[in-house]
Amino acid sequence: MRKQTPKSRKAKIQNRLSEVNEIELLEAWIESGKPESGSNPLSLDPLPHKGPVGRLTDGSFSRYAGCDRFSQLPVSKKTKDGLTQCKYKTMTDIQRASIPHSLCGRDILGAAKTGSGKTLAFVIPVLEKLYKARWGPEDGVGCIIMSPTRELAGQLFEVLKSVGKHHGFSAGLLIGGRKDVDAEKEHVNGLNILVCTPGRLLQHMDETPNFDCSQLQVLVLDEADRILDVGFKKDLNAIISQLPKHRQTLLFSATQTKSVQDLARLSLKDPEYLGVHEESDTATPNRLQQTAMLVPLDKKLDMLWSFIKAHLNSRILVFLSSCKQVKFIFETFKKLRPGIPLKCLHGRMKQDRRMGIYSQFCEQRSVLFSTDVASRGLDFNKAVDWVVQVDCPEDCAAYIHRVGRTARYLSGGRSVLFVMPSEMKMLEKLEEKKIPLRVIKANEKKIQSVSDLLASLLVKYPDLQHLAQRAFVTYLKSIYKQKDKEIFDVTKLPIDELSASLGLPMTPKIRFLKQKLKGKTVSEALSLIPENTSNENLLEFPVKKPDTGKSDVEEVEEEDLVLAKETREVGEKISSKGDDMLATRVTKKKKLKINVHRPVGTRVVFDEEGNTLPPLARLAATSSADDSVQLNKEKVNQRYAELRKNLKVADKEDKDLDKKRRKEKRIKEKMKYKRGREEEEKEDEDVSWSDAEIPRGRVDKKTKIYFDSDDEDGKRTETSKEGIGADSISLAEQEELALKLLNSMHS
Ligand SMILES: Nc1ncnc2c1ncn2[C@@H]1O[C@H](COP(=O)(O)OP(=O)(O)OP(=O)(O)O)[C@@H](O)[C@H]1O
Repeated sequence: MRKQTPKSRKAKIQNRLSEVNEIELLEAWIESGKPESGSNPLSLDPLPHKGPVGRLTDGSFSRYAGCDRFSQLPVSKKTKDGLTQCKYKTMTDIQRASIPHSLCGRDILGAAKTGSGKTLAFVIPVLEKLYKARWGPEDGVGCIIMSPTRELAGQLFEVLKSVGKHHGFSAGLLIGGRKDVDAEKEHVNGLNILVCTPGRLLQHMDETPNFDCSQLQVLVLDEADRILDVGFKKDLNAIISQLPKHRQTLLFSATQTKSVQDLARLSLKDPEYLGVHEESDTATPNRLQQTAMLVPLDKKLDMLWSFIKAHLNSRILVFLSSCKQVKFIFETFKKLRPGIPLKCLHGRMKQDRRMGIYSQFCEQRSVLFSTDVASRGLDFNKAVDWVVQVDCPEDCAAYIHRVGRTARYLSGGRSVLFVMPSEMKMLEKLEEKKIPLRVIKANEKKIQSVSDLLASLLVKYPDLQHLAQRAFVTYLKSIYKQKDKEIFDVTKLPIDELSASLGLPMTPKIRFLKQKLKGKTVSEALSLIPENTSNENLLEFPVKKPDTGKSDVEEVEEEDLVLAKETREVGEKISSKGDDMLATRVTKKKKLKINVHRPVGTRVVFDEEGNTLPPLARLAATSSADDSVQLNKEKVNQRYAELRKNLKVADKEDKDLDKKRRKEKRIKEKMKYKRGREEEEKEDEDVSWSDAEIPRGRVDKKTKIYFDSDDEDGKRTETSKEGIGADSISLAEQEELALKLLNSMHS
């Protein structure tokens, strides 16, 4: 928001009524037409668009409750100018319903579908409240707008800046992950409006000298149910305890809380509950086409890959349940070059990068792999074509917010949810919440398999193998941590198949469980995890994780340490129970019994208990104790044999294709030569036998699957060279890999 000098032209033009006069008029107008408490202005007819507005000739005022134009509202000229410049004319339902009440100073609990304009429903009353109070720089913090995530706070700040650009208030964005906290501390006391995440606000409350919110006029919680959730409970309680009780409070969300406890925490006074879409047949936007597809766990990546290949001209938002999965899928798919730019977003990224990714995704067609950090509130320029939920959301509210990233305001959108057989209950729950889902079955024949390519990548890039293992573990952890046990049952998951689908040669040991995840033992093992063991990867929200200033790699390493520590603790707990399903390596300190009288030069071998053993006895002991190692070796051999077989088949296919291509090229060149230059050019335009297209033909055939692809939309134009599935692993590289594998087996 910019400050105006008294001499500015705009100030002169608008100054027919002085500010004081305008405020008096607005107050009288608002008072004269106050909607009944408990009424919904939406039930009133809109006013005629060309009728008189404001004070009428007889001294009365025009009606504003029920009107559907911003111009008909009793709001300041500065706000109206801001709205007009942003091209906002007609109000959405939630704006029509709530703004008349909030202008009267009432507390609001607003609920409306995603993308229905809730932001303006609180930005306008905030500006008006401070304007009418003639708030100035010396008055300090007059309004706090809180958001659960940094990106959303950034977006709200932009809306506030653009609609409030003619007002003279100072506003600041206070979010975690920004290094300039000291500079922020110097200025924060001079700000009138704070747009913030709870963690950063609390940090200022704790650390900034003289930070004062005692004059606060309005408190807004966007995504209120999320901020009132347990994750933010402590922070929010601490914040509320420092705010004056006498204030206006506005709560908005697509999935609003009605919990009396929550409302009591915020000391709301006779709030107006405005749930504008409660009578609607659906809880999601009408222009959103939603499908659910039954996908077994081990087929999820194949399905995702096939989906992306079939929608190369779309903007696709993909939700996964942990940062590690996001990283793994992003890194591997990037190497496989699907033919569309890929991006990733998660809570462990540096803030600048997060903001950069967010803006880039708004600008160009691409696939964004994300955790739930992007699930709420973000508008992405209203241009997301598809929301793909690869991992099931934790509940119906999470589902509603995720799919709500598409089909915003008047635009359409599509979404697909991958449901595993063990998660079928989710579909019933979604139906109960009035979410219209068309369940379709995947045509397995048409799915392009990606797990073998992943396996090859993992051999080529050992770092990816580590990432795959981490993705595997954090996925299982995320399922275990879910509250709804009717839907999420880690014991029902095909663990070995999951591991293979990530390209891992063998199922990793779940170290934090200290047990192989099989059958019932999983839940037994899980029940031994201390209750307060936090799931690092599920805590996506920035306020919980102050920026460490370290690189992602460093953070991965740190996490490993945490995991190792957890492992040790759990291991100790299990071993203290004497459970026979004990995991492998619980390190015990052994006392070595040393024979100081032994002849010099003889090798001494100790058994498990520290007793000395003759050399041959050692051999006997290892061979019997190493059965499990043997088993694992067999598994590895089996897996590698499979890989070799697949590589051979792919190799043969590539050779045949290459042969065919060369032959065709030779023929074509001959013909070109004969026809002369002109015809040759023409022919080039018609049939381009570029290197890029030959494998594409092969891949494209496979990509035409059951989805409504971009082809059907008539949008897709061409497939770039990047669009070749296995391009990044060339024939020579595959041969080299096969050799490497064979060598490593024999060594
Ligand atoms: N009155 C209006 N006229 C035109 N466009 C509007 C209007 N109100 C809001 N919009 C646009 O609609 C889109 C969605 O608005 P907004 O982000 O406020 O939705 P929301 O209800 O807060 O969604 P979510 O529940 O996902 O947070 C934005 O692009 C916004 O600019």
